[in-house]
Amino acid sequence: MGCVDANQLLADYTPGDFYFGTSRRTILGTGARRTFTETDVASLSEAVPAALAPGSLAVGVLPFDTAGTPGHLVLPENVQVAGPAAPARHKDIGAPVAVRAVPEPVRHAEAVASAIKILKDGGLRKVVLARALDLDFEDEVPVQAILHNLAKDKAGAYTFAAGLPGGRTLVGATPELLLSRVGNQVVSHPHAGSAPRSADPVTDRENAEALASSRKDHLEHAVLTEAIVETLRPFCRSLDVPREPSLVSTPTMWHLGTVVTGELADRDITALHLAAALHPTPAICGTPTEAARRLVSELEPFDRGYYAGAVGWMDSAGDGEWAVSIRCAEVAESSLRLYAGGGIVPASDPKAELDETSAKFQTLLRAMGLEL
Ligand SMILES: C=C(O[C@H]1C=CC=C(C(=O)O)[C@@H]1O)C(=O)O
Repeated sequence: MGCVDANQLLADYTPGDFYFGTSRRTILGTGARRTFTETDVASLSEAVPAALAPGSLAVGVLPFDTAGTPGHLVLPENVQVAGPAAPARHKDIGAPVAVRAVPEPVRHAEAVASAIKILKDGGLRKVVLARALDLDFEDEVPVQAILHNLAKDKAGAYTFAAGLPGGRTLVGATPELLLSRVGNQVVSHPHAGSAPRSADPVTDRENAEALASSRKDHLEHAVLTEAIVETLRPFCRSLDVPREPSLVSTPTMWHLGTVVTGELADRDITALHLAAALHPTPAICGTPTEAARRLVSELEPFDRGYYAGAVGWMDSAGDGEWAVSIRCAEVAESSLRLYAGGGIVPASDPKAELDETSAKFQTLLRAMGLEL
């Protein structure tokens, strides 16, 4: 591992590499000495730590559907780590030649309405439904420029680009920390409950205040925090969970977030083990997990792939950072699929949920300089 200039690491990134940037550090992993495709907690916990030489890192992504889609965790040939990147200028990205919503917006609203009916009939407390936007470009999608602009915008706390099977790339900037571990200290920062930012400061403040006092959003959030705490509790000697969520923001969204911190009882439990145990949380799937997962596959007309999975790294000591892979797009040559979802509870409204996904698309659309 060498220490270099973070902006240089961002400039050096090419598709296929692994890039992970936060307000504290920038990681660039290139090449692959070995790739892990298993996703179950038991295999990951055995295979990955055993393969990590002292001082080395494993990086990559876990899919949403860990039973149906392979993981893509890599031991890079070369890893460089630097401080935070702060690129100066926006890079230009050409306009797409075609844009398709998957499903059509009206169909997404109908799926949300069906979900609300099922939730009201009982059995499920929450489900997260997503939709996609497919963009075709004349030439290869400039992943480097999108990544650069996400980092420039500070579009999310975790800016990432990760190589996927088949030469594809997942690129995005998520606000949400699934799990970090440093020594015996663990942190999770679940996000649920959303409102759009506004360029008008008065409207922006009103949106934030409405979110802070929304019973529906607090319920959506409570279901998530409860699940995180329930999963982490058996691993932790102590857990600190604020009684109320806080308002957190990105340049495009307001959210409710809760910083959960804990002290691990057993230092052998790695960051990857904990991330895999937490996934899929009710921020991206629902509660109860299995029923929500089934409803997602019934109501969404696509495979989520690596959207709503996890992206991050772990070192040979078991420390690491895993973010929830939202506010992202999957790139394949000259096409790109952008994803956005939202948590549905009985009090949700289909039109508001549709608007929420449109607002969430803005993270990537802004980075591409597109107004859709
Ligand atoms: C599932 C997404 O967002 C999650 C994270 C924050 C707020 C959310 C919400 O309010 O629904 C979602 O749980 C997404 O951006 O695709």
